[in-house]
Amino acid sequence: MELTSNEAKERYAALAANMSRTVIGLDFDGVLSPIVDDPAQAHIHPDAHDVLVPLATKALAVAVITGRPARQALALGGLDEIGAEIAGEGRELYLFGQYGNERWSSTQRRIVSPRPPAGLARFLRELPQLIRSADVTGAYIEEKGLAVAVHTRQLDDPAAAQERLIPVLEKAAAQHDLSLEPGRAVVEVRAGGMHKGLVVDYLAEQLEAGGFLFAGDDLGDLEAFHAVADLRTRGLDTLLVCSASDEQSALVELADVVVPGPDGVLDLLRQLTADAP
Ligand SMILES: O=P(O)(O)OC[C@H]1O[C@H](O[C@H]2O[C@H](CO)[C@@H](O)[C@H](O)[C@H]2O)[C@H](O)[C@@H](O)[C@@H]1O
Repeated sequence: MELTSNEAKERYAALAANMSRTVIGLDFDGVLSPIVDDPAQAHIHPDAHDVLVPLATKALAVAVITGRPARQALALGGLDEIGAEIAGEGRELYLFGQYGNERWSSTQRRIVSPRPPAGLARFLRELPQLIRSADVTGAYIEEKGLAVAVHTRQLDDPAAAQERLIPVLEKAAAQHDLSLEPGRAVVEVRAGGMHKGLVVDYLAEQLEAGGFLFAGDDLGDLEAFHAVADLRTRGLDTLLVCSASDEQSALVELADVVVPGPDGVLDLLRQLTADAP
């Protein structure tokens, strides 16, 4: 683990000492689950269970905060089982799906979800034509109920395909009052108004947190990084962890700790559990 400054070392030590009042916020894809070509096969890291359960016994709460639909994150993450063990220890696992639009927790064990945004059905009808006009035929379409993600990872040149896709989808999304969420070899179209930063604020307030760690890897985690940085200015102990890849570097300069992908995230969380009183 690379602590990026002396300040980062101090932040790590303060957060570890204050773990019982700290919320651990974790992104799913690229942080708890290694990136794979097929989004339906992105299972959680095999060590995650053995790291998250002991971590949860020391932290105030653990929250998975993801762009995935909550139902899918539960299945790919085995989060129902992990949550049951955490609940058995008298602690809570939270899951926020679709960037905070869907909510689940290990004591409630029920997904609360809003209706899909009004323009999504019309957007979906136009999507095949939009894909042709962006010249990304063969892109994988992931329908998410509240949103749709168009993946370019399976194409010959994913980055170039994504570049062609963004302006086309952005224009159409705006016509249907929808927002664009670009990510690693993916462009997502969803309702605006909700993001991971609002989830961070919600958890910090509801749980009266004294500390907040957030680990992310992609553009959809930026708002959470900014929200945690804001909590720092309000006196909370914080640690920002970037799960590094050669696909996205936007979080690196904001992070206190840069780790090599999900293996590195789990090593850090293991260390933090050991260092906490
Ligand atoms: O907020 P996250 O947990 O990071 O979810 C963001 C999106 O992740 C998924 O796509 C990413 O992971 C796939 C599987 O490894 C990979 O094939 C793809 O290229 C990545 O962008 C997911 O499919 C999306 O629905 C999520 O919104």
